[in-house]
Amino acid sequence: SFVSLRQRILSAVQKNATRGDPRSVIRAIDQFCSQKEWAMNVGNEKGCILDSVVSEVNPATVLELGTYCGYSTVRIASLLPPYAKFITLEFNPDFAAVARQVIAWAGLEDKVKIKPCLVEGASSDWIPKIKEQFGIKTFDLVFLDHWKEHYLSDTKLMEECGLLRKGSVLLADNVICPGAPDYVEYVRSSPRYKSHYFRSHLEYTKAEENLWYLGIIE
Ligand SMILES: O=c1[nH]cnc2c(O)cc(-c3ccc(F)cc3)cc12
Ligand SMILES: [Mg+2]
Repeated sequence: SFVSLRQRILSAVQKNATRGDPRSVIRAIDQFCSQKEWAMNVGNEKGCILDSVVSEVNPATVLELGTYCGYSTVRIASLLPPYAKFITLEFNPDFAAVARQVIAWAGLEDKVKIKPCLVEGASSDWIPKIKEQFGIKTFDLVFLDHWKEHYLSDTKLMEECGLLRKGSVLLADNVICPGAPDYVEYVRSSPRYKSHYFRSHLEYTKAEENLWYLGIIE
């Protein structure tokens, strides 16, 4: 029967990565996606930028919007201190099911709270509930990697829900490809944010891409 791409990614992890070794999980996915089939993981080039931002912020609370197969979830979780709270939201139940297994293979499942959002507009359902459901006041770091159409509305929603504070850092993937021009326009023109971008490439390709870094200053 048909085996989906996400299942082939999971099989590549189970075949080539060592249980309990997050770096080997990352390497297995990157090898599969650069040698066999492209997939929308953040990839190693942008992943190194993500790692440097996570290490610099050293966050106690992290929100990831868009889990997909758990590649960036594993990258981020493996750099967090044990007391950190890390929530990753995934709209698609099939992606969430694979991500759980990838995260479990990496041996991180005790650190990462996956909350699959099973309904359309799911992040907008979950963001208002995060404070009460997870006992989180504000996020030190948010990684936006779900759907470009929701970057701006979800950022505004996080502001309205008081989930962001002075010093919170937002890092957004794909502001060029596929592109989130309304989001870039909003954050560039807002006095609330200090923003800059890291030049990079679309995962596993030579196409131009940026990671957009936002520091909240007021
Ligand atoms: O939809 C996406 N969500 C999160 N990340 C993405 C990502 O890194 C890349 C792409 C993408 C880029 C080019 C293309 F031809 C087709 C899909 C989509 C997403
Ligand atoms: Mg992406």
